[in-house]
Amino acid sequence: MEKNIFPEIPAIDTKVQEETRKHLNQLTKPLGSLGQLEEMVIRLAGITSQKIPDVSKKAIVVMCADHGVAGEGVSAYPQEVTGLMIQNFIRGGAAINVLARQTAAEVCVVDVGSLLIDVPEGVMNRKIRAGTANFMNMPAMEKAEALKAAETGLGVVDTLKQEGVRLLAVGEMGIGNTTAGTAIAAVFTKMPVTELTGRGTGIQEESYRHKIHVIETALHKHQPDPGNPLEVLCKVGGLEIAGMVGCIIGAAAAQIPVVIDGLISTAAALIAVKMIPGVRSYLFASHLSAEPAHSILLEELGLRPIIDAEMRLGEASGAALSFPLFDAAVALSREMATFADLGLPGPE
Ligand SMILES: O=C(O)c1ccc[n+]([C@@H]2O[C@H](COP(=O)([O-])O)[C@@H](O)[C@H]2O)c1
Ligand SMILES: Cc1cc2nc[nH]c2cc1C
Repeated sequence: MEKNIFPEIPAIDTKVQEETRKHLNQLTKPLGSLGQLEEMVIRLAGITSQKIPDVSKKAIVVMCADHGVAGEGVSAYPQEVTGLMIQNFIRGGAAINVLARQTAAEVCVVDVGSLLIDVPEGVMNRKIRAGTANFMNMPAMEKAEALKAAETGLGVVDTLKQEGVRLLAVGEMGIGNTTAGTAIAAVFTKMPVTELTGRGTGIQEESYRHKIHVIETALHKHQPDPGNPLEVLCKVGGLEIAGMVGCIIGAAAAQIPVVIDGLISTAAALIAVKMIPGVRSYLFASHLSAEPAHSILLEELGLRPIIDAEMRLGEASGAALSFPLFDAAVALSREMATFADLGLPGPE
């Protein structure tokens, strides 16, 4: 019997959630007029058990790994870019660094499986293996490797929790990983691969057709069982996807709201929810990626993205971009006057 590495997920605090809903209805605005911002605060209150949720300290985890399937020519960029971007994250020159600085969030770069030999200082070097196997030919990784990557994610979140982090963005870097993310989407949605596959970093027609062929071949060969999310992760996933599964479950267990990003982090979120359904209540969808499978996965999770800016970068960039909206939603709840303050009766 395999040991269960995953923690229990606490239930959402519906009592505090109700108090927050009542409070929002007393504020000087027409009922429900702050739209999704109200829903955000109510959900945050339920997650944190705080009527005015504290999401002031924020962190962004960027899980990094390489993919054997990149050898099939399914990306517009060479595999070395994963390592080069890891170095860029540490130097502070990537998009995620800029967005993190805008919102004073810490960026936590974790290497769970890149091909990089000299992992720079500042990266959490948790390399499990140097890239996955090419899943067109064989399963991407062993069960023990996927579990180790997930355990790494749990550990990272544990450290962030000790630091007082109250809001977590989960993202990734890994050349070839839209092929993995799309394959995962195909397993769980049972939709045709042709309808789910996008152009990732920007591939041309020939590579695009080959990408579809690669995914179809892998699914035919490995027959991943959608009832067994760990098996799906091992057969067509990736080490950074497994790492994100651990982060997401770890954050939910610690009552930390988790903001997911594009296609790949959403595929990780779906695996986490398939493993432990209670995780779903802790998730926020930040943005809608241009990848076609993304909206389908979000629908599968019952999540509505906050931003639609046609982004397709990854790195948790969409999640970081949504952080100021979380601050705004909480500030409105905390600082707005009530009808009583104006000497007027409230609506309830
Ligand atoms: O987040 C997304 O939806 C997304 C869409 C397209 C590309 N990406 C990023 O680009 C890389 C994967 O693209 P590809 O074409 O190599 O499969 C990987 O590093 C991702 O972070 C990310
Ligand atoms: C340059 C570059 C940066 C990225 N960031 C996330 N995925 C990426 C893919 C490429 C190619």
